[in-house]
Amino acid sequence: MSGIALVRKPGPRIAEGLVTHIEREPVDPERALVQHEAYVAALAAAGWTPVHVEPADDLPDAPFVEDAVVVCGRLAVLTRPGAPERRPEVAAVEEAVRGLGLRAVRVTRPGTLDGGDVLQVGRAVYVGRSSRTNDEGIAQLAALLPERQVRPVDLDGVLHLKSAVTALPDGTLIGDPAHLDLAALDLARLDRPAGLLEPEEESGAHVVLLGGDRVLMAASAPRTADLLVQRGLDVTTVDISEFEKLEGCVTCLSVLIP
Ligand SMILES: NC(=O)NCCC[C@H](N)C(=O)O
Repeated sequence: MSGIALVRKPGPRIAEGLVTHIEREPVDPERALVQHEAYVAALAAAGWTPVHVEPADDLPDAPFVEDAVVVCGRLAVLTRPGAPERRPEVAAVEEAVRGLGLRAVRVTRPGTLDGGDVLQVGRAVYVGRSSRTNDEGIAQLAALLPERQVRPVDLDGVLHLKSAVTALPDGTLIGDPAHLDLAALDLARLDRPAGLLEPEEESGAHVVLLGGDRVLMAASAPRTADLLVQRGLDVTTVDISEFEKLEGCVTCLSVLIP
């Protein structure tokens, strides 16, 4: 699998990004830029062509581009982020996805939706009911994706659904049950006998699917990376420490469009 990797460079004000569930720590903007370049290089090495959304130096959280758009086939759902200060991020992302020839639609008021709350696994689309994503946003997404099973999932103590759970190439979910409404994931009905694979580190729940058996993970989850190697996966790790200080993960720094 290969395609486009939508990304957005961090700007000089990245240290001012939002922090909700963790203590604020100093963020080094230059280090963030270097880490971002290595992240993009890892995607490119796996066959994904980077497309850079116009940087937005006055929008500190703009590099977390996943939150601004949900791509499903050739449809791009531009979100209405739950944090009002992040809403201006969406316009340039819309321009970028239109430039790629995707059909663009928008989540509208009073709906709110962050892309970090949307986990697509086969026909299922799990959507975190979070402080950023409301029921109206989930309902709008469901109406836009009539052929998919959109399933709300309640969260506890994490920013986004994908802060707590993602999926491996075979569809096995990897995540921390402490943060998730397991009943909503409906593991049995979705024929996942293994249930939920628990990561060794919190950031081990964040897996980007690069195609085939290849996955991208944060360097902060070495024991989970080993676990996945033992399961036969080809794991690449990248250091994204500056983004992790702002509750970012490997998943939220790109949108992969096959
Ligand atoms: N999808 C994601 O996990 N996004 C991370 C967003 C972090 C940003 N500091 C925020 O609070 O919105």
